[in-house]
Amino acid sequence: MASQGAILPPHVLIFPLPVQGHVTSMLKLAELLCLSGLDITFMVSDFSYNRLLKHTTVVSSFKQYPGFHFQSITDGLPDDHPRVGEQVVDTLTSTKNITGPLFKQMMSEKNLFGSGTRRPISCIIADGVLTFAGDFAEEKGIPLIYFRTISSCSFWASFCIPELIEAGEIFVQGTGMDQLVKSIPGMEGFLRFRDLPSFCRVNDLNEPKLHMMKSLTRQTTRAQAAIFNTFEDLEGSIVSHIQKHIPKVFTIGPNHSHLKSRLAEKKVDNSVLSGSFWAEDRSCLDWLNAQPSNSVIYVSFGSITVVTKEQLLEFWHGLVNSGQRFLWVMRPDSIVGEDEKNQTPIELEEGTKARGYMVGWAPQEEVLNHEAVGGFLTHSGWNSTLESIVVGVPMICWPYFADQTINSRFVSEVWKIGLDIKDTCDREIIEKAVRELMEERKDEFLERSENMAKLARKAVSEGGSSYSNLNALIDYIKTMII
Ligand SMILES: O=c1ccn([C@@H]2O[C@H](COP(=O)(O)OP(=O)(O)O[C@H]3O[C@H](CO)[C@@H](O)[C@H](O)[C@H]3O)[C@@H](O)[C@H]2O)c(=O)[nH]1
Repeated sequence: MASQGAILPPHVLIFPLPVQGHVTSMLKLAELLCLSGLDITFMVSDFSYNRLLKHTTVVSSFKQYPGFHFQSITDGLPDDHPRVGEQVVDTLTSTKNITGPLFKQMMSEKNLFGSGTRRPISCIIADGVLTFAGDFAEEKGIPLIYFRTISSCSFWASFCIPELIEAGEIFVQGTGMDQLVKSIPGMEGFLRFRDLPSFCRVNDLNEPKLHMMKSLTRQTTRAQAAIFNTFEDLEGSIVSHIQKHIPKVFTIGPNHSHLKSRLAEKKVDNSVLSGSFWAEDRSCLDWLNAQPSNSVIYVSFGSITVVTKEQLLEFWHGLVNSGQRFLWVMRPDSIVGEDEKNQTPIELEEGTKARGYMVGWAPQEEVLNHEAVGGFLTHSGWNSTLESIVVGVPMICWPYFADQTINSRFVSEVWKIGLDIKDTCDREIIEKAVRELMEERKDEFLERSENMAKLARKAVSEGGSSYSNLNALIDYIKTMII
């Protein structure tokens, strides 16, 4: 074992929160590390694993990496739990209360997953919201790196919650929405209370969600390092504030684009490997093939957002009335509330037949990369935002919750690559925004988005900031084995 130990690579345990947006980006991280020859155990919930098995080739495709292993564990929720909307927060609680103790037991039974051909775990890269993984790493003396799946701007704003409270800048009961926030260094002058991560919207300052967010964010400092799925030219100035509290920060993103670039460098097939929990309907690519360049607005609200029937109709009217072509992802579980069994208004059916296409789940990266797509109506989830940035597609942001409310402000006010229509859901506003993005200010938005896309691609190419930071991260992980 001692002589094997000298030649065996480091063994990294990667543990995402078991929801789509977290599993997606941490799978890309896992593949990036595998490409560099590290051994990986990817801890995934039974629920996620079964969805990946059913709807993707990820599980079989990862067999190309002999050092990669999936290990599944319960997320503590019954199979029929919806895991969408506000109820997704149950995943946080159940992983802490049920998965955490089981994980600890599993690790000791399996002797920290070492074997004759694999080292015991030399480092844990855990999702930053999994506090129990941090407790475990500390207890066993295993180096810990936290991976944050959200933007740095969102992380930094949440990190500053104590300062916001101290400065009286967390307004309660729906007041102060348009007050400018002054106590987040680097965000003075453009960030309103309305734009803070949605957990800051509370009825009183003792509300648990505010304090949960504060401690989840602050606990990142206990790790030896943190990884962010972002890049220097996008969020470098914000990251420099974070580095005052977490000295070792590796910005290696956009992960999905970085992976494509590294695979191409190794002359390996770099077509997109889906990590979706739903079956992709690829027929939308045929539909897109028949549409003119930059003419389609793609509409998708990610894996968690839910809308009421009323909101759905506002979007639908807005899109149809805009006269633009649209491709709309409507997840089967995304509509909530009473179904009044109303017939869909005839004008919507006709408008959709003429200019629209709907699917239950799309191959999003490929869709955004399609030349027919000229805009993205998004909920501003961080993966969707990065996927849009990399291919230079301007956005209309309709944030639903969490980090999305600040991401959308950065899209519109800082990077100026889209419009933010948060806290509204009105057909006229939607129609106006679609026309503005797709017609009236189209060239201006496309130009700025293309410039940002170039910077993103540069970051993940040889010599770019994320490229160099990933190399540094791998060297750092290698120092963790004795
Ligand atoms: O039809 C679809 C719709 C989505 N996606 C993919 O699903 C992922 C969705 O991720 P994201 O845009 O980040 O949204 P959520 O699923 O809502 O992600 C959760 O996790 C993110 C990362 O922490 C947070 O930024 C979000 O607020 C949180 O809701 C992306 O990779 C999309 O490409 C598809 O492949 N097909």
